[in-house]
Amino acid sequence: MTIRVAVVGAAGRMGSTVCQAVEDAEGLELVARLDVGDALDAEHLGGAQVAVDFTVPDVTEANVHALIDAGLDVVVGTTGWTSESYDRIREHLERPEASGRSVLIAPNFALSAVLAMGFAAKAARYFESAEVIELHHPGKVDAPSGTAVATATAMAAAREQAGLGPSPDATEQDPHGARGAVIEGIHVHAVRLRGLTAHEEIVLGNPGEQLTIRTDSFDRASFMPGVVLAVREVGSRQGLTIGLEALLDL
Ligand SMILES: NC(=O)C1=CN([C@@H]2O[C@H](COP(=O)(O)OP(=O)(O)OC[C@H]3O[C@@H](n4cnc5c(N)ncnc54)[C@H](OP(=O)(O)O)[C@@H]3O)[C@@H](O)[C@H]2O)C=CC1
Ligand SMILES: O=C(O)C1=N[C@H](C(=O)O)C[C@H](O)C1
Repeated sequence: MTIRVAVVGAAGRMGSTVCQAVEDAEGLELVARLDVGDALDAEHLGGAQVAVDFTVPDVTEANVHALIDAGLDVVVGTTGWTSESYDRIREHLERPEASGRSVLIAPNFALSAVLAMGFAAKAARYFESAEVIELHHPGKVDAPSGTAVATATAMAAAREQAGLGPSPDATEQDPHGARGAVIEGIHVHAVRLRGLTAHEEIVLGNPGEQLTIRTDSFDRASFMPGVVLAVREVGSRQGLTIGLEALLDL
C-alpha cells in the first residue's frame, strides 16, 4: 500500500533532500511540498497521511500540533525540542480527537549518529571526564545541535545512575565562555565552519586514557534511510516516539 507524504520545510536543505528521497522510495508518494506561508490544512496537504517536518526550531512544535489536528501522523527532524514541548505533544496525542495519530521526533536520522549517541551513553559511566564537541555548517540557526543536547542528556543520566559526580575541572575564570555550554553537567562546544555538514565528537577521559567517539555526516544523504524508515513505521506506532533508535534493532 502506498503512503502519501507531505514535506514541510520543502524548500530547505533537508526538506528538498527529503522530497527527493520520498520520490525515490518504493511505496511512498510525495503529494505536497510546503514551506513558509503555506497553511497546514486539507487544501495544502493534498491528502497526505504522513507529514515530515524539517523547518526551524521556532515553528516546529506549532506545525506538529496543526498536523495532528489535520489528521496526519508526523515525522520530525527539526531540532529545538524540550521535555516541556515533548509533554505538550504527548498530551495532544492523548486527546480523543487525536486517537490513532502518532508522532516520531528524532534529533538525528543518520545511523552513525544514532550509534554514536548509544555508544556515548554506554561509555559515560566508565569515565571521569566527558565532553561533547559538535561541528556544523555555518547556516545552522541553533546551537548546540539537537544531537549534542540529546547526547549530553543521555550521558548525564548514565553518569547519575552510576553515582558519578561532576567531571574534574579547576576552571575558576572563564569571562569569554570558553568552556562552552553546560547541559546536565556536561560541557558542550559548538563549532560553525564553512565546508562542514554535521559532525560530533564525544571525548571521554580517565587517568592515562581517552575514548573518542566520532560521527560524520558528510552529505545529507546520510539522513535519508532513517527518514524513509520513520515515514514507513510511524503509522504503526502509538503516541510519541523520541529517537530513531526506537525503530532499530540495536
Ligand atoms: N534530525 C535530523 O537528522 C536532522 C535535523 N536537522 C534539523 O532540521 C532543521 C532544518 O534544517 P535545514 O534543512 O538545514 O534548514 P533550512 O533553513 O535549510 O530549511 C528550513 C526550511 O523551513 C522553512 N520554514 C521556516 N518556517 C517555516 C514554516 N513556518 N512553515 C514551513 N516552512 C518553514 C524555511 O524557509 P525560510 O528559509 O524561508 O525561512 C526553510 O525552507 C533544523 O532544525 C536542523 O537542525 C537537520 C539535519 C538532520
Ligand atoms: O542543522 C543541521 O544540519 C543538523 N541538525 C541536527 C542537530 O541539530 O542535531 C542533526 C544534524 O546534526 C544536522
